[in-house]
Amino acid sequence: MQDEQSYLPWEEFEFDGIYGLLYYTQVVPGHDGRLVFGYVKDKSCVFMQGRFHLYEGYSLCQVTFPVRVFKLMGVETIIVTNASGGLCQDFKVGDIMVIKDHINLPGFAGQHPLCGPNDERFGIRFPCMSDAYNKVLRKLALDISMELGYSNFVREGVYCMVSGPNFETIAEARMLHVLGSDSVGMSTVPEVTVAKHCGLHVLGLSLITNKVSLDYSREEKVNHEEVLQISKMRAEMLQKVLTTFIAHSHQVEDINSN
Ligand SMILES: O=P(O)(O)O[C@@H]1C[C@H](O)[C@@H](CO)O1
Ligand SMILES: Nc1nc2[nH]cnc2c(=O)[nH]1
Repeated sequence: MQDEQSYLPWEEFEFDGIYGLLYYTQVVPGHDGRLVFGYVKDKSCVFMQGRFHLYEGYSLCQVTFPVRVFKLMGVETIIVTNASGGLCQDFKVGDIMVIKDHINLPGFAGQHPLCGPNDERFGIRFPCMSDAYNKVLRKLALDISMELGYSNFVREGVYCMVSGPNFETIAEARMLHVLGSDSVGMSTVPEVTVAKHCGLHVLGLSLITNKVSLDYSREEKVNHEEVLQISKMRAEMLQKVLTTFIAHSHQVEDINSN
């Protein structure tokens, strides 16, 4: 499909009950760089198989651009997923954390996707973020996980974004833990912030791919290969949670009873 003569950055597909079109971009290893349009059951969806990260050199305006495009396309709910390191000592590798709240650490330092002139067509200048992760959607995700028999490894917690690309020093990890972070990663918060600003409902799921060391005597060293390996291991389970969630989302009677 991508030979030089006939290069088109898209193709049609049919996979596991999902039908649609794939579009390709260049992103970090483990992120396929595909934009997929299709259906899950009878729900029309658009999927980003991969995202843009601050550490790749993209501006936060570029990182969050797809979210605003989705808003203009008529998307109402966004489900964000990521890989993160577990800071909460009760978390195990392979757990899925339903994101309850986040800490926007780059935002504290002025790296914020809403800095600059506010575009009133999307949202107000000073948006509230205390309810960024919709309570009704969080409950539905937890209920579905329980019904699927996954309750032993599905948790709720606070995700902290750092810019990356290096993983944390032990002193940094200890600081994030003391600040109330249950897990740490390098993405998601800009997209969620822009989604909340423009009135999208948000569900966030974070896969705990590694335990972050808070202890100088521990020998384990985190690396991206480990992150990819655990993501692969849990891909099927996450896919099951997500497709069941999308199929059941009509059950949400009052999404705004937040
Ligand atoms: O896009 P996410 O945050 O899921 O990608 C993961 C986390 C870091 O960006 C990177 C580190 O392994 O992969
Ligand atoms: N910053 C950060 N990002 C991650 N993504 C997956 N694991 C980690 C981690 O331990 N730290």
